[in-house]
Amino acid sequence: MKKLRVGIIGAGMAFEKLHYPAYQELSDKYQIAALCDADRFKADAWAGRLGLGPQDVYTDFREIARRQDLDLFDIMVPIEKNYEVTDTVAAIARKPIICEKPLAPNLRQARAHAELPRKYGIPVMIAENYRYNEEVDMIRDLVRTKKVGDILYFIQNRVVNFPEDMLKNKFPAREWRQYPEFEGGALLDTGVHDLAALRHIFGAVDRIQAFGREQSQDFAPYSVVAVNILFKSGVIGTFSFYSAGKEMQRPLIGLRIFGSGGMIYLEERDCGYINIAHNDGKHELLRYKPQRGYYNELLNFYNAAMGKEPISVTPEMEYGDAKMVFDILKSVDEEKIVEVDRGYDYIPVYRAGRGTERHPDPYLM
Ligand SMILES: NC(=O)C1=CN([C@@H]2O[C@H](COP(=O)(O)OP(=O)(O)OC[C@H]3O[C@@H](n4cnc5c(N)ncnc54)[C@H](OP(=O)(O)O)[C@@H]3O)[C@@H](O)[C@H]2O)C=CC1
Ligand SMILES: O=C1CO[C@H](CO)[C@@H](O)[C@@H]1O
Repeated sequence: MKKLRVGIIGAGMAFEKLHYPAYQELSDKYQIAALCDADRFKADAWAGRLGLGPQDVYTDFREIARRQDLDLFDIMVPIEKNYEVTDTVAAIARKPIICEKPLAPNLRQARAHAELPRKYGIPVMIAENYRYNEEVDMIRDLVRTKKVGDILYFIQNRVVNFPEDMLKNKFPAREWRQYPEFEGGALLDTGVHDLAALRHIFGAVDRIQAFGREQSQDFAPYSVVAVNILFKSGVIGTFSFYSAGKEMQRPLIGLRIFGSGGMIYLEERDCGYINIAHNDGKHELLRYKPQRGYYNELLNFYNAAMGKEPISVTPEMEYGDAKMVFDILKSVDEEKIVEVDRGYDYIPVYRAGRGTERHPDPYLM
């Protein structure tokens, strides 16, 4: 089996905890052949662990991008650099790229990122793992097959204790998250996952209206936002994102979807089962393996490189997820209802022009 030679750019927490274990699981398909991190000490430590020689270790991402013998690059840098680094690597290397979510720190760069596959003629995948997680796909199928009848509305509540997690060996410990140079802080960093999942399940969004509670801490402009959402399908729902505290009550509110024939309930991402409660009193439990997104996304990328399937999550698609975050901020700020997506269906560049689309770039408003 052909192994793809990967160049890693940014070897921090996301690489260590998420991508590296997935690469290990897919070691028959990928070989990490070179690595770059701005921190020389970190880069050298990884080189030792991966068995790379000094010639394969970089601190300047432009240099690793010049390597002719790499098949693709995996970019995991702080959010404020996601677009700029991806654009520069694409311009130099003209090779396929995986870039972590969210694709950019603001709307202008998100729009530019969505143009990169066309600009450079290369495949780009945004590693939005929630769109690759088993439970999200399963709920999407339950909704599509009308397992609980016609869907009327949902409630999604997400609580993250950023101030407490900041003091642990967790993602909020990173200073760039505590003093974000990207719009929305924790809402863009973490909330974007939930919005991506909701959009994966229910499709394009027509309009939103949001309120926020301002806070003085830097990691997010609002301690909580409460958002009313109208999907193009007619489904309505509420999404609340509280990044500065705790939800002590069990079971958690989680994601509760109400249909004409019953309910679908996911308590939290990692709980391992989806509850289906039918109106006639029957109950089903569907098991899933939590956190398979990282494995599934790398597998999708490999299969795409082998010409077996398309990339599922491209920047054009992820643009819609990030735009929704910026729309929420706009709605809070301007006290307005904000339109989100232009079209119904997401159509990636590789399918544009085949004649089936209602609009070639529905998310590019
Ligand atoms: N999908 C998911 O579940 C997750 C996704 N992420 C995403 O992954 C990305 C990285 O997050 P995370 O790993 O937690 O952050 P970290 O700060 O732990 O890691 C980022 C690394 O990139 C390095 N870096 C910064 N600038 C450059 C550059 N120009 N060239 C090369 N290396 C550079 C940093 O070095 P230095 O420290 O010296 O600046 C650091 O080692 C973010 O975009 C984030 O949104 C993160 C966690 C989970
Ligand atoms: O999933 C995630 C967990 O939270 C982190 C922030 O604290 C995010 O960066 C990340 O994408």
